[in-house]
Amino acid sequence: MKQYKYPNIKDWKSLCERPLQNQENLSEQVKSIFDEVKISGDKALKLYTEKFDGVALSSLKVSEIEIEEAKNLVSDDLKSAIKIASENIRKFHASQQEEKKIIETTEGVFCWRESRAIENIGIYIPGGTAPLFSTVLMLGIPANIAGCKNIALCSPPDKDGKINPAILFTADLVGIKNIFKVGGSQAIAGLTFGTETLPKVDKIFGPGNQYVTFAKQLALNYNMAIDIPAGPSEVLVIADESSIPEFVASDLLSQAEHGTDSQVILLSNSETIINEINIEIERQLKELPRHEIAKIALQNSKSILSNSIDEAIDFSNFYAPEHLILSIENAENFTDKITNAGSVFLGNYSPESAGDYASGTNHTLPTNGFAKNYSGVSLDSFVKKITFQNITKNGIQNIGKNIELMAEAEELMAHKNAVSVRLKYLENEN
Ligand SMILES: NC(=O)c1ccc[n+]([C@@H]2O[C@H](COP(=O)([O-])OP(=O)(O)OC[C@H]3O[C@@H](n4cnc5c(N)ncnc54)[C@H](O)[C@@H]3O)[C@@H](O)[C@H]2O)c1
Ligand SMILES: N[C@H](CO)Cc1c[nH]c[nH+]1
Ligand SMILES: [Zn+2]
Repeated sequence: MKQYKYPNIKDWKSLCERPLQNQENLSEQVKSIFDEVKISGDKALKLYTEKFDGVALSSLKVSEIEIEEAKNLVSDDLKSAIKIASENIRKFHASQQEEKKIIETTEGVFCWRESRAIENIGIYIPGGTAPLFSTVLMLGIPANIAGCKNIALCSPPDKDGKINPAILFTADLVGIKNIFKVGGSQAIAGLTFGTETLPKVDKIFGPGNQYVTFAKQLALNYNMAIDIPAGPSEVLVIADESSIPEFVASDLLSQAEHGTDSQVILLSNSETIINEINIEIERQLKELPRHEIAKIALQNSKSILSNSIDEAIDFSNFYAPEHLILSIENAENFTDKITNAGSVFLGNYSPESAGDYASGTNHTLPTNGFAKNYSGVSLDSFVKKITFQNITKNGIQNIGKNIELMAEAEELMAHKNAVSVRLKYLENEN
């Protein structure tokens, strides 16, 4: 990690840049994948799967036999861990259901909102560098609670043309039957346009690498809705003298191991702690199977010495990290100061990987500074909220005059008239 003294505000923007690939190449490539998939459907999906995933597929859809076989390949211990995590995720997301609240804004004027599930959704499960079956829980469970009817799951196949068994087991656990062996931006294009095999959906969910994330943003141009830009993982840790270097180093490495384009940031008001954490990183790195990936991610990463914890929080709010860990004394006292972050972990015993798997919160979170204007995935992401109003005779008499005045001021006389005819009718009735 490169080391910095607390920067002058004019340097914050450049310090907060994420390790993006050449945006021009990326966008050109993804756009041409979209064009091809739009024209050639399955044929293009198969060609890109051969090119990027190294496997020629005869069928894109996972068969029922494959799902049954996969269930036997997952150990009982892992099955039970997935089930325990799924209960916590279910509890937390079920608590996000809203009661219908009817508000009488003026006497006789009743307004409320009701949620309706988005019927046809596509969920993307990353599988390029690691088979993220935990993401199936993070998207499948809230989709179930919301009542989404048709769920299509896409994930890249391995070199043998198979989807990881744990992904198939977890999909089966949450009731997802339509599973397709297609990844990357071609999967997003397939769900956007629909092909002979893939359904066209109303909204696409799920994290992914830069290709997937750019593709989701491109899909917006084709009347598609997306959850959030949830790209390469990142974590920012704020540490003080009370933090345990071994713990902090493990948290930083947990996100660095996701991909070479991940980024981790450490801020501390103690130079001693920064040095100790760096020593720990070097020690733990050697023991990681994915050390080559993490090592490259660490080259994109920074440690910053601040003068105070408040200063560190100011910088973090500007950076808007996907994950923020407050590894500081009395971390709960600082939560009000956090204005931009996807998900926050407090104290020494809240590792980020708890949120990745099992605490209950969603791990599909905004990256690349999007925590400034997006929330992570939640139950709300899977529903539309429809507003209702029921206005009584008394109600229209109470607000009618105001509406007439406002409509007239906007020179929209038909609007005014829609109220006037009713007020006149009621006058005659009395
Ligand atoms: N923000 C979040 O909520 C969140 C959650 C989980 C994971 N993630 C991130 O998701 C990402 C998963 O990435 P991944 O790569 O492991 O899996 P992935 O499934 O997102 O991407 C793999 C696919 O990328 C495509 N691809 C690879 N190289 C390409 C190229 N040169 N040109 C065009 N397409 C190409 C291929 O089609 C391949 O199937 C990681 O960066 C991880 O940090 C983010
Ligand atoms: N940390 C990732 C989100 O950035 C989610 C994840 C899934 N599995 C492990 N980690
Ligand atoms: Zn993770």
